[in-house]
Amino acid sequence: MKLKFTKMHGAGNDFVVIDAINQQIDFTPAQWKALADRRFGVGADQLLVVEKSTNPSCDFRYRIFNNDGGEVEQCGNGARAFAKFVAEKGLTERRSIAVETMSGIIAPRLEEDGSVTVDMGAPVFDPALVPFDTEGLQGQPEGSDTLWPLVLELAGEKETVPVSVLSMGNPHAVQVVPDVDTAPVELTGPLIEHHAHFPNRVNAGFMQPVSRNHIRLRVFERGAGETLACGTGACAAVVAGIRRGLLDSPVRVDARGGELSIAWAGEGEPVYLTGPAVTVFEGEITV
Ligand SMILES: N[C@@H](CCC[C@H](N)C(=O)O)C(=O)O
Repeated sequence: MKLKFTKMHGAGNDFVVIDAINQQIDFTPAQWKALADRRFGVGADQLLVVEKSTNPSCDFRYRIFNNDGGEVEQCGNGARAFAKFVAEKGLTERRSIAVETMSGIIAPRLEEDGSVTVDMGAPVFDPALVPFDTEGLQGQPEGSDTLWPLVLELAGEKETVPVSVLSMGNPHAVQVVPDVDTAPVELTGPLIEHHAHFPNRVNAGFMQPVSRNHIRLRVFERGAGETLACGTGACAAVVAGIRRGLLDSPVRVDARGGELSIAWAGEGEPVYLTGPAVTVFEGEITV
């Protein structure tokens, strides 16, 4: 079949976006992976699928596949691309929409300046819901956050990394580093992603606080490797930083591919993610 798609990005986190309202899509994980392949396919960090929602309070259903072919619960930069896509394709005339995801309803809004703000919902800290298995781990309090000691095995040596663990609909483990440029993201990112305490794997964030309203961030994403930006990773890092007493909302997040802005009023409140969403090209591929 011939598949119509749109290539988009949000701060360099790139997507293949597919209208599954006007096209019949029923792909296997291997087909998703092939489409996301940067040499043999279109290439993307994630594939985003636009569907009709059966929930009467939602405008659309949003499905997300990592470039390893696995379906996941949430994608923040993708949510901005999703909102721009449905507007540009004329699938809605609303500037604010409600979108059903695997992990609840999110609410993107198109801003006058072309950026998109997404109400990503409230962060979740209960380890069982992340999910994060705390058995055998002694958490240490810092501010209102709990830092968990993750033991990593590096060339036979054990290193303990204190991480904040939370869910933004998807799982995140965030650590503070002195300098993101020299942080061992490629080396320890995969070890954290596959750490035995995370039964569904995890996204690994490396945050460098610059001031109380500004961080630099790199994220080794579950199922995609390091990306140029991660929206839920930015939300998770800022929430962790506020709970640790290091940051105050709003926070500017410098990712390698661009700038995001995160606002969070505290416990039980939604996290707001603002940033760019860019259409790169339209295409058609035989799958
Ligand atoms: N790039 C995304 C996150 C995509 C999903 C993530 N890799 C996971 O497996 O949870 C974002 O912008 O949030």
